[in-house]
Amino acid sequence: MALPPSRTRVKLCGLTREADVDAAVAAGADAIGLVFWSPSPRAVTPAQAQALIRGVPPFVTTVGLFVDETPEAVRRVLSEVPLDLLQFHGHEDPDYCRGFARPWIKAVAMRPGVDLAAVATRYQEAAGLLLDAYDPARPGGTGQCFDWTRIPVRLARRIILAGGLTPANVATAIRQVRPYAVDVSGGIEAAKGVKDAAKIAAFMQGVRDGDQPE
Ligand SMILES: O=C(O)c1ccccc1N[C@@H]1O[C@H](COP(=O)(O)O)[C@@H](O)[C@H]1O
Repeated sequence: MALPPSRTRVKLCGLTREADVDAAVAAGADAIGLVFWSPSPRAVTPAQAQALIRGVPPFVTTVGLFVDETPEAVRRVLSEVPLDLLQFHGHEDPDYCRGFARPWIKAVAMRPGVDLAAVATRYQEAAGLLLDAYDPARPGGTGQCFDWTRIPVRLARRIILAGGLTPANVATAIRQVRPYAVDVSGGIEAAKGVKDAAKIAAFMQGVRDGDQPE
């Protein structure tokens, strides 16, 4: 008997307020992301992250996002914040990524000519590859989409689709790409770092719509 298709997982990223964590959990998010990259308007300190994570129930994954941090800085955060999964959003190599005894995902900027098959081979220990728009000025969180037709139909790693997703486009994105998960930050915000509960709920509805047979 054929198994039913599994639903698309959802990570909501860049949460900075307890009310936003509550809204994310209530809406059914599978994962919440905390940004430990200080230039981001969504950055949190380890103390803030600790407080935010306190409100997260079992079976919702807590993800820490880092950009080209020193290993010592990542370890310092991990010593204070019980993160389930690490998201590396810079130029981290596989040796670096495996150095924290935690599952990890690797962000891939969809720069012109990127060879995703080669990236999937290089990062074969990654729990997934997060595909994000390429912007030479910023490592991520740009609110920009990339051309989803550039994603190969088959890739040796789970795909987490990111970059400019919104309540309005996420269903189309899921139907077109069939990713393992989607990840959103700007598309569910009222202002940078401030999530909007209605947009979160609309995004989750968009994901459910995308998962329905057409
Ligand atoms: O959110 C940030 O500020 C950020 C900073 C540096 C690297 C990544 C960042 N966010 C991640 O970017 C993608 C796409 O975000 P958006 O939906 O286009 O706003 C997402 O994975 C965030 O986790």
